[in-house]
Amino acid sequence: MSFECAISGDVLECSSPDTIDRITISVENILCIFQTPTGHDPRYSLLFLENDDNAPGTPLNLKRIHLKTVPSNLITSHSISETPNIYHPNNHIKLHFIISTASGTGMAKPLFTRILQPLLSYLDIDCYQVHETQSARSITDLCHSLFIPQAEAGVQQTIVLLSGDGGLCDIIDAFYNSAKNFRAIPNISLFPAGTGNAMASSTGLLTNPKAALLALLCGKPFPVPVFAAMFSHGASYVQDGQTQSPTASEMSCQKIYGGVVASWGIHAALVADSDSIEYRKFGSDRFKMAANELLYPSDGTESHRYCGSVTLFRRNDCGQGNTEQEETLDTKEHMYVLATLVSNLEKDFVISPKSNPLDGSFRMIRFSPLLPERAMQVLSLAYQNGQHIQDNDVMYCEIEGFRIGFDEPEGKWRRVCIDGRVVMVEEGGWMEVRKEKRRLLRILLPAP
Ligand SMILES: Nc1ncnc2c1ncn2[C@@H]1O[C@H](COP(=O)(O)OP(=O)(O)OP(=O)(O)O)[C@@H](O)[C@H]1O
Repeated sequence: MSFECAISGDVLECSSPDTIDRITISVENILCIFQTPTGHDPRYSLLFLENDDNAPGTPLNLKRIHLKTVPSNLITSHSISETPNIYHPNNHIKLHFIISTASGTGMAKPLFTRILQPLLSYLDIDCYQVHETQSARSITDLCHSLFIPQAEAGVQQTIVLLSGDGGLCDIIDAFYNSAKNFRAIPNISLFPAGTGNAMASSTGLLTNPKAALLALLCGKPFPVPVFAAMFSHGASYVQDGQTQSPTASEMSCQKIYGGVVASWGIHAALVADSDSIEYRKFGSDRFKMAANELLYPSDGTESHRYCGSVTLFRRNDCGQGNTEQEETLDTKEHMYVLATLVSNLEKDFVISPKSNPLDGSFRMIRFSPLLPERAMQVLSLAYQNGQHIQDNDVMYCEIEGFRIGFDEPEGKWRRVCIDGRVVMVEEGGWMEVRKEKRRLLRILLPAP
């Protein structure tokens, strides 16, 4: 069935001359319009997002209607003639979808079935592969078995990633640790489905429900800046509160790559504790509970003072070329030590307001031990457009990297967080984090 339509205010009213059917679509929910091949009747297909009234809180559905005519201003603002990231007539693109089944909100699968699968069918695209994660190794294994060999062979890939930051960082870590030469750099199209979604929040992919779709359809690829975290020989991954020996390959490199955050202190402890088996059983309350225990320990002691030596690597601004200076902080006690490549750790938590999307700047946010109420006050300012950086107790500066020498007898205070992964450094050990020069992956962002 095809419709006639007209814009009335901010809605598109569609009616069919043959039936009594009427459809009203909010203009902001219109994804795109494309012309059906000449000679076909109707002439246009319009794709739009629609709420499922029977399932509130679930992702929107992507729908299509056929139109005989479309107002010219709507054609100008919403028409799409080609989809270079999905299909290109002269260049074979391998299209992959990764569904991270364990991602925070559990929305990765519904996002695929309600939005992406219909999109592929409306665009008549049937040449793609879908990969559903089965374990924490799934994305890494896929990189080694498929994406990395194809990038080496020069095959252009679009990897549509339905996950949080963890899935993206699995890809970053696998590519940068592989030490291979890539003839084609993959484009990643991120559909945020995680808990924090720092990368998506920081790059505008969460500004509206269409942003990720527009990035996939007609967005431009931008290189993803990355950092490398290196550890002393005894460092090991921590999972579910237990220290687990890294696999042989992980042990040999002692290096993790990330694209979002490297932290020590209360941020790392919160990430680690809230992910433990003990806290996971409390569902979404687990973050609040873990934070409470860290700030107001139930044994009545003070919140922990993290001891160690922090050295910052900073670019020399005195015009002497590319030199670097080292600055070891006088204070050996810390509460919050966090370096990031992004502006937001969550949609409204603006940890580094001076960071622009994918600009490659690396910034440190740090404060010394504060009373719990005061620490909460400082961190809550981050929810007010990042005003914490004005606070006199907060150090905020651009860095090239940093090094921590841990001076903590108890292991749990030597845990660090690299993009959500938790690593425990051995007693007397160290971590050094530096910006990485190589750019091996690109992310698709919608045109401004
Ligand atoms: N079926 C699974 N079993 C175990 N781990 C999984 C599974 N699927 C995905 N993972 C892993 O879980 C980690 C986190 O996933 P993801 O990034 O999608 O969500 P998240 O952690 O909630 O998001 P965010 O980092 O934005 O808070 C990833 O490293 C991913 O590899």
